[in-house]
Amino acid sequence: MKSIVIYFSFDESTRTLAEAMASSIGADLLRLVPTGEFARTYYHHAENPEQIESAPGYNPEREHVWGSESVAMNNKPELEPFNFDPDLYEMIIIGTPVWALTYAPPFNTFFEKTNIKGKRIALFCTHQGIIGAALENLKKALKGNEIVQEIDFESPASRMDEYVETSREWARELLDL
Ligand SMILES: Cc1cc2nc3c(=O)[nH]c(=O)nc-3n(C[C@H](O)[C@H](O)[C@H](O)COP(=O)(O)O)c2cc1C
Repeated sequence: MKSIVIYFSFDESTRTLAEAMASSIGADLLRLVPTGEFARTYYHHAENPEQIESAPGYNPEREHVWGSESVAMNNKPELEPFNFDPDLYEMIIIGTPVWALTYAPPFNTFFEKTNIKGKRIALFCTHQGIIGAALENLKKALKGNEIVQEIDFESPASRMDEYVETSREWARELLDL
């Protein structure tokens, strides 16, 4: 039986850790990719950070508010089509950035479209120091599964090398649980 790492990432920190975990244990990887309006902002931001930051009127606070509004509305952004059959996996690792004190909205869509039950699940999140209810809310959304482990990574951009190592080790230990 295989493992899979399922994640969403906006500024790529969660992606880096998800990829480190997957490569460490030979797991599949599934990235949730929003489409539509949500994605236009997402790609704009991710692909041209320097251009965006030097643009007149750029306001990082505003970007933050935008995402937080998206969470507050319980937004369910459309996702690019994905193939995911939970029955293929024994262990599922789920990773999200913390957004407005909870998990990022693409997981709202993902949980609506999938039915994960009776699985062993490990959770991780990345954040800037205020984790809020991100992991607790993931656990609620994943009721009916066994949450075997959880970990959070604070300020990942400034500690990435260390966290990549921690992630690889954490994933390996999961397989022994
Ligand atoms: C819209 C938005 C909301 C955020 N809300 C929080 C928050 O409530 N608490 C926190 O500690 N960090 C918050 N952050 C920071 C991210 O959780 C953090 O930078 C994370 O590591 C980003 O992961 P990524 O690089 O995979 O996108 C927020 C970031 C964004 C873009």
